[in-house]
Amino acid sequence: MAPTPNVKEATGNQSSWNTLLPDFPKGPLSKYRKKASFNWKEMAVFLDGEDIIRLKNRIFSALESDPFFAHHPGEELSREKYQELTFLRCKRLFEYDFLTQQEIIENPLKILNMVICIGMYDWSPCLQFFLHCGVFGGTILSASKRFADFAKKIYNMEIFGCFALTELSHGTNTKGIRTTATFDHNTQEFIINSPDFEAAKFWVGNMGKHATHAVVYAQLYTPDGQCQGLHSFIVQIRDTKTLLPMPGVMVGDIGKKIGQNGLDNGFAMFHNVRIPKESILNITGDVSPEGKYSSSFKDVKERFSAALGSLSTGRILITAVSATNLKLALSIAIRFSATRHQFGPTDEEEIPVIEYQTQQWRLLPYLAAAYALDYFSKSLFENFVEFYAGLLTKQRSQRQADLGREIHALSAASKPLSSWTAQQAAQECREACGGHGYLAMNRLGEIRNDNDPNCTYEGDNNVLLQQTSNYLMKEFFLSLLMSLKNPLPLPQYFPYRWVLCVGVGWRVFFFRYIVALFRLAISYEVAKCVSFLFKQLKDDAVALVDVFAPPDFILNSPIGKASGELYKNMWAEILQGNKVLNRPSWWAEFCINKPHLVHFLNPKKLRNQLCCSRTELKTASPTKCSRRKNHITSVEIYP
Ligand SMILES: CCCCCCCCCCCCC/C=C/C(=O)SCCNC(=O)CCNC(=O)[C@H](O)C(C)(C)COP(=O)(O)OP(=O)(O)OC[C@H]1O[C@@H](n2cnc3c(N)ncnc32)[C@H](O)[C@@H]1OP(=O)(O)O
Ligand SMILES: Cc1cc2nc3c(=O)[nH]c(=O)nc-3n(C[C@H](O)[C@H](O)[C@H](O)COP(=O)(O)OP(=O)(O)OC[C@H]3O[C@@H](n4cnc5c(N)ncnc54)[C@H](O)[C@@H]3O)c2cc1C
Repeated sequence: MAPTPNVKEATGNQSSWNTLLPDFPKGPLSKYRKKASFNWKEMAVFLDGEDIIRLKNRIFSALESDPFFAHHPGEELSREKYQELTFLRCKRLFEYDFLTQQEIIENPLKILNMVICIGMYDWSPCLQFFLHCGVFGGTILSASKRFADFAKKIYNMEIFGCFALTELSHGTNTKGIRTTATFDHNTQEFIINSPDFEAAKFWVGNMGKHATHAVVYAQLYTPDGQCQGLHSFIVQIRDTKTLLPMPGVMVGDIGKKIGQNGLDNGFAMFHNVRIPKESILNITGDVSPEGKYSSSFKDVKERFSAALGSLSTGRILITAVSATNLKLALSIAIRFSATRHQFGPTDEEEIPVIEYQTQQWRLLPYLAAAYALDYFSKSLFENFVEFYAGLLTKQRSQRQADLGREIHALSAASKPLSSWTAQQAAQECREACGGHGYLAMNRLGEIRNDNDPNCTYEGDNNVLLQQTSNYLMKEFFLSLLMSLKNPLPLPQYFPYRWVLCVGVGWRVFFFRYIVALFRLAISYEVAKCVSFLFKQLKDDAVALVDVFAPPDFILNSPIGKASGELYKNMWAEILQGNKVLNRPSWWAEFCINKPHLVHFLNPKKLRNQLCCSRTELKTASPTKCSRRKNHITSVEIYP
């Protein structure tokens, strides 16, 4: 866990805060900012530190002053145009070079904050950039020194990469992956082949239009016909000079998604594509020139585990990515709730909807979750950095192995928790903003749709949780075995486990009955306390959001702007809309070319028909009645 910094040391002084974090404009939110029980700037500096805040400011101001990142209010970009713009923005991120290797080594949290800042603007260019540099590049460069010369090509965009594990017919079940890599010792090559279209690589980010190379997962076959299991290979899929497919490769775009449509997710099929022997990412094993397989992992399960180890990176980052979406949605909904007045003690005096208990119950638990998940995701990332350093230095200690298993178990739980919380919160925030929450310009729909796949990619949440429970059950029985070896009075150490061990049946039922009553009593008391707590917290809510809300340009939501001028901000954006006051271009279809009604709908006649039919219906037999009823709707109305 990250050490808790000393507040005074960590936060400097008032003047440094003001330089780093300018005041917000005066307006309807000032009332709540004055009520806050703390200084939001001090909290921001305490949580992030001045260095990270400077990096955030640098990234935010670079994007805001760059025409490539300008927003196009009221404009509907085609998917093709959005993909092009996303790629141009991704290219700009290379040119900005926001972080040096040295800065990342000194403070790895900077790379996480860079993902967060760019993602707050738009996940499509963020994921495109980091899928290439982080997932594709990270997988290759952590494999072995053999690929050191790839680093330059990756970071100067000479090549552009993607990570191709999933196939059309297999995603979660990686053992079911059917792409093959057969070693040909006569030519010292691997032959990559998709047995049929169901084994096409699918969903692969960057593959749809841009990737020239892919990390391809395939079942490795040695010349003796033995399958050595899942291994990864670097395969060139497009010509770096023309972006045309390489021979034997069929590659394309899978089409429009629910969100993240700036990102080109693609598919690829390989028809006996030959790659040099050195293209295997020999993380878990390798093949000799004679075709003999060797691996430093004796146990097949351990080898499989190591082959999938890189997935934990994405899961840990998605924990932070989802927490970021949670913060974005809350920034909009809390600021809206503090400025939207509906009803009040008198007709003249309406109050902000954040004053209502229901609005507090709907939003404040997620505000607490945002802080908890933000802190947790950063400390888990720091644990991961320690593990990754061990990977890079080829650590083979038991501690490294245990850390890897624990990182896998933790990330297999943290990704579901964070992504599901953010998904539920995005919907709650959308509803908490009423109709205005459903207006696309206020961005809650985009946040919800772009967060959605965090529940699926890098491993389906439901299945990943089984990984965590497997780990916990193993640990539990291991510790139980330990405790049974030295017979301690179990209840002293494992009260709950003691109940499980001494008997099922009536004891467990009785235990549950007592617990249920106890829980009811507690829940009633807790509910009273929570309501009281929320009554305090609501006055801090705006300041708590000010701590993590990005600048208005990045948040890009009129109802979430820092000024709190809810209606002015919305109205200004609405009037910027394209042709917003124009009559429809098809106006003549309304004014001149009227529909040629064959029958005239006579309201009086309709009423009589319906009334009389209703009387008949009461007396008619069911079959006649339904036929009669259908008959009426089709013929009687248009005589
Ligand atoms: C600075 C970097 C910046 C990066 C920025 C990134 C931005 C955020 C990322 C956004 C990504 C978007 C793009 C999306 C990409 C993808 O989706 S890539 C494809 C992802 N696919 C998956 O995740 C597949 C999911 N399935 C699995 O992982 C496995 O099949 C499984 C379900 C976990 C395994 O199931 P099963 O076949 O039943 O095997 P088991 O018997 O359970 O496991 C065997 C042992 O292996 C251990 N293990 C499994 N996975 C891992 C792992 N990842 N790490 C370590 N260990 C693992 C497992 O615990 C078992 O071990 P034992 O219990 O000890 O036997
Ligand atoms: C936006 C997006 C981007 C992606 N990018 C990439 C990428 O770059 N590279 C890549 O390789 N992949 C990528 N993927 C694919 C992603 O990794 C898979 O979609 C994910 O691993 C889930 O697998 P699946 O889609 O086959 O779902 P399935 O495994 O088919 O799951 C379908 C349903 O079955 C359930 N299920 C499956 N197995 C079990 C079980 N054993 N027990 C209980 N329930 C089960 C699941 O919970 C789920 O409800 C991406 C996906 C998306 C949506």
